[in-house]
Amino acid sequence: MAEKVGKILAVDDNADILFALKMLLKPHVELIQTETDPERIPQHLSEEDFDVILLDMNFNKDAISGKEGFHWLERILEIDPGAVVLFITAYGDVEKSVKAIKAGATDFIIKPWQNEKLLATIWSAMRLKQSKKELSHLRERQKEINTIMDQPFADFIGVSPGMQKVFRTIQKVAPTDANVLILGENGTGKELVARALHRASTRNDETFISVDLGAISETLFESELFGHVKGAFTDAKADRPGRFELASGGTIFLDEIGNLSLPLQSKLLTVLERREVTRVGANKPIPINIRLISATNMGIKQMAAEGTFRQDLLYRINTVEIELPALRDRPEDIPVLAEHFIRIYSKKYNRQINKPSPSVIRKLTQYPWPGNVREFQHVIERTIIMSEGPSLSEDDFHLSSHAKVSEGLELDTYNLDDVEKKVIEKVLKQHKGNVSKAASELGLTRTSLYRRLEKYGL
Ligand SMILES: Nc1ncnc2c1ncn2[C@@H]1O[C@H](COP(=O)(O)OP(=O)(O)OP(=O)(O)O)[C@@H](O)[C@H]1O
Repeated sequence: MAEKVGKILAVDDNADILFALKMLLKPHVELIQTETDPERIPQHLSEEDFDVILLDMNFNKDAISGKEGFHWLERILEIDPGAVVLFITAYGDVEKSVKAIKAGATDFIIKPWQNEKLLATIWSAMRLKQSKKELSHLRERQKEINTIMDQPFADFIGVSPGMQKVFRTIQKVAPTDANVLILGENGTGKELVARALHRASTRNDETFISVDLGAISETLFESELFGHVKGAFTDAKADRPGRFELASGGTIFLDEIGNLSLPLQSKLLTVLERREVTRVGANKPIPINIRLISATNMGIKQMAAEGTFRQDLLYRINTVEIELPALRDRPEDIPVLAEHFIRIYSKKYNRQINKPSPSVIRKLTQYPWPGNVREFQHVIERTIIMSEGPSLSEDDFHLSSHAKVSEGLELDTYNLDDVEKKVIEKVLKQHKGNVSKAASELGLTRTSLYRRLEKYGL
C-alpha cells in the first residue's frame, strides 16, 4: 500500500505489544495512536475519528476471561455505534471469537500474530469502516433529499370525505409495519401516500426507496432489485447492492406492481416470503428487513381472477388496501388544490396571483381530469406562466384541447385498452410525436407513456 491511509487506535496494557504494533503499522497508516490505559479510550474517541480500534481482551495481568475487553467494547460502541473494533487476545479461541463478534466486534486477532495476516485483517476492517461511512453519508443525503422533495408538496391536500378517509387510514396503518397496497388512477397521489406512510412509521429515520417496476426491463429486473456481484454479467463492473438491500431497515415502494410479468411475480414472491435476497452471481443470501408498500393503477383483483396476477402475491402485498378516489369524484378538493398549487407556482415564478374566482373553480370542477392531480398541477403551472395580471380568468385555463381529443375520437369499441390506445395515438399525433408534450397532455409521466407505447406496440 503506497499511500498511508487510516487512523488506528491500539489499546493494550502491554507496552511491548503496543510498540510492536506501532512499528508494524507506522509505514502503512496515517496515524497509529497507542494507549495502555483503557480508561482513556473515551477521551481518544472524542479527540480523533479512528477508522479501526485494536482492543486487548484482558487488561489485568493474568486475566483470561476477557470480561474487561467486552466492557470496553460496549463502551466504545455506546460512544460510536459505527466503530470498527478488532479484539486482540493471546487466549483466543473459537468460542470467545464468536462471542466477541456477537457483541459487536468486527474481527479477532490472536497473539502472537503473523504480520501479513494482521495487516490483511486491518485492511479489511478499514474497508468496512469506509463503507459504513459511505452508508451513513448516503442515509443523511437521502434524509435531506426526502425533506427537500417533500417540502414543496409537504401538504397532502384533501378535504373531501374520500381523502379524509385516506388520511385516517394512513394514520392508523403507518406505525404497524403492515404491507400496504395503494390503488388509484394515474396521478391520484399514490406515491404521496407511500411517502406519508413512511414518514409516519417507526422507520422514518431510514431510507425510502421507490422503484417503478413498469420502467425496469425484464432482463435488468433481478440485478436492479436484488443487486449483483462483479463479473455476474458483461456490464457488472463492480459489486452493486439492489434496491431491496438499499431499503433494508426502511421502506420499499414498488410502484406499478400490476405491470410485472408472471415470471417476475414469482421471483418477487420468493424474496418477500424468504425475506432475503441473493445478488445475481452470488450464492449467499442477504437478509432484508423492509416495510413493503406497493401501488398500481390496474384492476389487480380482476387480473388475479383472470390469472395474470398471482393470487398468492396479491395476498402478500395487500394486508391493507388504500384506494385513492379519482379527482373528478372529489370536486370538494378542487378549490383547495387550486389555492395550494397557485401558492406554490406563484412563488416559484415570482408572481402575485389572487385566489381563483368562483367561475374559475366552476370551470375546473366541470373538467373530468383524466390525469388527476398531476394533470391539475400542470394546468395550474402552465396557466400561471402564460397569464398576465394577478387575476386568473376562466379563459386563461385551456382545457379544451382534451375535450377536442375526445370529441374527435371515433370509437368503434368500448374496450378500455382500445380506447386508451386510440387516445394515446391521437394525442401523440397532435403533438407530432413529442412524447414529453403528449405525456403532459395525458397527465402521465414520460415513463408511464413509454410503457403504454410499448404495451400497445405504438
Ligand atoms: N392530494 C394531493 N395534494 C397535493 N398534491 C398532490 C395530491 N395528489 C397528488 N399530488 C401531486 O400530484 C403529482 C402526482 O402524484 P403521485 O406521483 O403521488 O401520483 P401517482 O398516483 O403515484 O401517479 P402514477 O400512477 O402516475 O405513478 C405529484 O406531483 C403530487 O405531489
